[in-house]
Amino acid sequence: MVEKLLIATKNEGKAREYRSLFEPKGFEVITLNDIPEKIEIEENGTTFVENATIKAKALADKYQVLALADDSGLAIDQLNGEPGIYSARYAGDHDDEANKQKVLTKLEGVPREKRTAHFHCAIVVCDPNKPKLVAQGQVDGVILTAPQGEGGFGYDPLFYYPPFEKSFAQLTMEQKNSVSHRGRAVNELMEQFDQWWK
Ligand SMILES: O=c1[nH]c(=O)c2ncn([C@@H]3O[C@H](COP(=O)(O)OP(=O)(O)OP(=O)(O)O)[C@@H](O)[C@H]3O)c2[nH]1
Ligand SMILES: [Mg+2]
Repeated sequence: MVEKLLIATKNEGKAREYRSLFEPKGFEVITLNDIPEKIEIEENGTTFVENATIKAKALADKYQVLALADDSGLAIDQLNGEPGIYSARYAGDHDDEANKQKVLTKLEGVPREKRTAHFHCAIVVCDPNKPKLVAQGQVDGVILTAPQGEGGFGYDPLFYYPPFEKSFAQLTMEQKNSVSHRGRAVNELMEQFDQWWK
């Protein structure tokens, strides 16, 4: 049976990754960009899990479907965890170029050993008739001094992943999924999903 999964995102970068992660598992993936109705959900939580819960619950309740939300972001040690839950709106609302530039400016002159950073991803799955399912993932990297690579989205060109000696924007989708915060959160989710869903 093909299960329909509504992903509570308008971010096409995330949507691409979720399609590549869930379609092979037999889900039909749709996102907010596939729905004609314009939906605004205010992300006013104080943690990734709270924001993901707000997004998933809003859609599960509204459409009475299985809904998955992802709240994610970049935490830079030298900046005390900034931009964190504000990653999408750090410099300008969903302005990836301005956001990346702000990071580079704030880290100007900071040596490599102090440029450590982490991507975080919280996934919350809601079904109208069940308690929520939560999974999280994280990956460690280093912020480059200039963008490298064309792939991925968001801060990926600035996020250098030492084990692969490449930025996240220089990886294939499969390589990124195999180590990313989102890929790891999905793995954790799938370990619980069957038990939760039955
Ligand atoms: O380089 C990146 N590679 C990634 O893999 C990644 N994952 C998250 N992010 C950043 O964190 C924000 C999430 O904020 P966010 O969870 O609120 O999502 P969003 O507002 O973009 O879409 P939505 O899902 O809320 O509709 C995003 O916009 C990006 O700036 C990433 N950047
Ligand atoms: Mg958002």
